[in-house]
Amino acid sequence: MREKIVAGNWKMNNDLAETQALISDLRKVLTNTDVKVKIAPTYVNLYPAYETLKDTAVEVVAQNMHQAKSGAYTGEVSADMLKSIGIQTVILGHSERRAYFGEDDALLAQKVSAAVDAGLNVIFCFGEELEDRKSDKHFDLVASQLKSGLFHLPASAWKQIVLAYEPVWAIGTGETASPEQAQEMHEFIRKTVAGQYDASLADGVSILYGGSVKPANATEIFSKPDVDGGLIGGASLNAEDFVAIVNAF
Ligand SMILES: O=C[C@H](O)COP(=O)(O)O
Repeated sequence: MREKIVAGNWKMNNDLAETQALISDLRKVLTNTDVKVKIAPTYVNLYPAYETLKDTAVEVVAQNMHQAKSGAYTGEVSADMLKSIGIQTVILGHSERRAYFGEDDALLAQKVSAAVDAGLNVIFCFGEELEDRKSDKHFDLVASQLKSGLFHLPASAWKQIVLAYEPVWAIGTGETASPEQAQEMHEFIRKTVAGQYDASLADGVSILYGGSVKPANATEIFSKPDVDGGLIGGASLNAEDFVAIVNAF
């Protein structure tokens, strides 16, 4: 049975005091125990967040990592470093990493392998640009991102993988994919994974939707059979909104 997951990607928001305040607010009100809740603060606040939440059901996850084990990579953080402070999951392939930091499919395949080999779980993000959808290339693009980023993995590694479909045109824009568009793409993703591996593996993979999920639209999006949760940006910075989205299941 695949997991229901709501993950908050805080991106480059919240200093230490703001991180602690938001965590404190979340702890008071997070009561839905059917859903796995994860939050991804910035690197500098990962350890304090982890320490505060380690005895709770809320998992603290990283937003990125470098593919090398260690070395002369100024400003970077390795999988082993994340593990050494208790982190078990990393987000990889976010469209902002792809667009602003030049992370291409080949690099992401290396990062995925490094994370999996280190024993980390991966929330792997992918999704089409508006132009891809307008020119009816969105299915091909998504299939290609899955193939390049993940299909080199053996089937046994997929217990460490969560997928996050995030159409780029819906991120931070207030324009969300319709529940039908999300379901159509999630079903396609599951079929594509089944085609590469098998139906039972694909059926066990959680596929999250990300892109302008808010309390007002979460229930309808999460009601779709192949949508197993959400990767939430803006709305995860507000405790009330994030909790409402968690409770939307
Ligand atoms: O990682 C989260 C996504 O980029 C979604 O962000 P958003 O909810 O602000 O659109």
